[in-house]
Amino acid sequence: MKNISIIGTGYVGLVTGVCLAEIGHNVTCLDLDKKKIELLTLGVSPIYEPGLDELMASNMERGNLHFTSDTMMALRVADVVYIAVGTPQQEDGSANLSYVFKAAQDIGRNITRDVVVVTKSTVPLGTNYKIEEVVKAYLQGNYRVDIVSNPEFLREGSAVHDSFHGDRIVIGADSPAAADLIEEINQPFGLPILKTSISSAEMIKYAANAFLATKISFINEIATLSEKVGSDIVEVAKGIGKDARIGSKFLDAGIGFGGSCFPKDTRALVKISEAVDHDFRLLKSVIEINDRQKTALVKKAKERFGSLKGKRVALLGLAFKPNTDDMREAASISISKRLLEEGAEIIAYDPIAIENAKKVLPPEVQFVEQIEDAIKKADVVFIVTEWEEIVNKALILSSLFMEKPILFDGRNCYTEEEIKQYPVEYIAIGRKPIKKTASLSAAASY
Ligand SMILES: NC(=O)C1=CN([C@@H]2O[C@H](COP(=O)(O)OP(=O)(O)OC[C@H]3O[C@@H](n4cnc5c(N)ncnc54)[C@H](O)[C@@H]3O)[C@@H](O)[C@H]2O)C=CC1
Ligand SMILES: O=C(O)[C@H]1O[C@H](OP(=O)(O)OP(=O)(O)OC[C@H]2O[C@@H](n3ccc(=O)[nH]c3=O)[C@H](O)[C@@H]2O)[C@H](O)[C@@H](O)[C@@H]1O
Repeated sequence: MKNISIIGTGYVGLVTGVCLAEIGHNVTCLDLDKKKIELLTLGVSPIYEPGLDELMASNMERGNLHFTSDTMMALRVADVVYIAVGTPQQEDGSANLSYVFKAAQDIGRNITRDVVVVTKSTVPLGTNYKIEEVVKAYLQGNYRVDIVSNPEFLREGSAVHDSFHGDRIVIGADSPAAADLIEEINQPFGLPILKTSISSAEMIKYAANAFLATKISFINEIATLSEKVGSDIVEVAKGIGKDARIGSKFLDAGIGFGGSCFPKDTRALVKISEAVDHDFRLLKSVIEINDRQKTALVKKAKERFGSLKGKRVALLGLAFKPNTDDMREAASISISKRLLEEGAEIIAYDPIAIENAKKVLPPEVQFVEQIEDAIKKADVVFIVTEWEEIVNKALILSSLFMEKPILFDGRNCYTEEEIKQYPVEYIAIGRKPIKKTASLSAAASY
């Protein structure tokens, strides 16, 4: 059995480590963050990811999943090392590769046998060859080093499910033996495997994220147009999605894409293009549309009220999407800043992400532990993230607790039939506003 070590135990490294252990491998997850490792050693996941805790516990108990912050310990006897460290955006939009190259140095310094280095981190074209150079430059003995680009396609919030039910596993390698080994390691997942060159694998990752981001900005542009001409984006998306060539997924109009990947990867691909003298105008527009879309709710609220000064806004859902505690590039950040600039007050609620949100939202934002408390205090309700609890409760609670219920829905959570059942003025994205006269507050009966 091969020893697998994973450098970086974040959203990708931890899920990858746990899932590789689940299919029978002996896995050591390494992270420099000692607090993270302390928690993990106690069996506590530092991230919220449905289904992860259970798999983590069972594999730790079986003895094939280990956590350490000791780089030498993790790498000394490794046969295969995955790099799953962050590649965050730099100020100019390009990917920061310092963590990746530091990991490559660590591998070179610490391995004591031949090794296959597998890059999971999303890295620009040509980076895998640079990783190979760095590992080789730091080697302490005459060991063979092979590089494999194995980009990750999991989504946060369904990462464990995606690992076992993904559409494909991409293995980019120059060495057939290294590609075969990584194929063998992944075989138990039972997913289609696509072997490619290293450059193609690197490009597949960026192209996939850029395409999905393009689909979202496209539907958001059609939503903006729909508002102007009187069509309904939910009906339009359904209608075009039925065409198998288009597909119905990633056609939900709303307040745009956030998260740790689409924003940074689209910007990085623009920079990758610039470096080879190509002006990727389509992708630049995708980014621009998305930046505008993020504050669409504030614009609509301003148009509706004239001024937002002194208005108390219940901000429902803070994470960049449901079922995650990740706040990276969440729409709630841009919306909060804009609302505060307009003189509004913010009462924020999220079922899971409040602790992370407190670290990144402006200090003026007030947080509540119950959705009821946010809506009771509000003049206006904004749905920012479509958590199940929020979708189930926002409409009914607004109608019960607010004197003049008005709900701005950034995720188009309700059908027209649902909205019509409640005396709530409803303004969403790409749809006709629905005006209602408010009934008297029935809060006591809730
Ligand atoms: N988050 C996601 O859903 C997905 C992320 N990716 C890509 O995967 C990569 C990782 O992303 P995340 O897991 O979100 O990042 P993250 O920020 O959650 O985790 C990275 C971890 O690496 C650790 N680290 C950094 N340098 C280290 C070193 N030399 N030794 C040991 N640990 C080190 C950090 O302490 C951190 O815990 C990025 O390139 C990202 O673009 C790809 C697909 C999905
Ligand atoms: O490279 C990555 O990190 C990952 O990025 C995305 O995954 P993730 O960011 O976790 O979440 P998505 O479900 O793709 O949503 C991203 C953003 O787009 C928004 N979105 C998504 C779909 C849609 O129809 N409309 C829409 O606005 C979501 O609200 C969210 O803000 C990709 O879906 C993954 O395949 C990829 O591995």
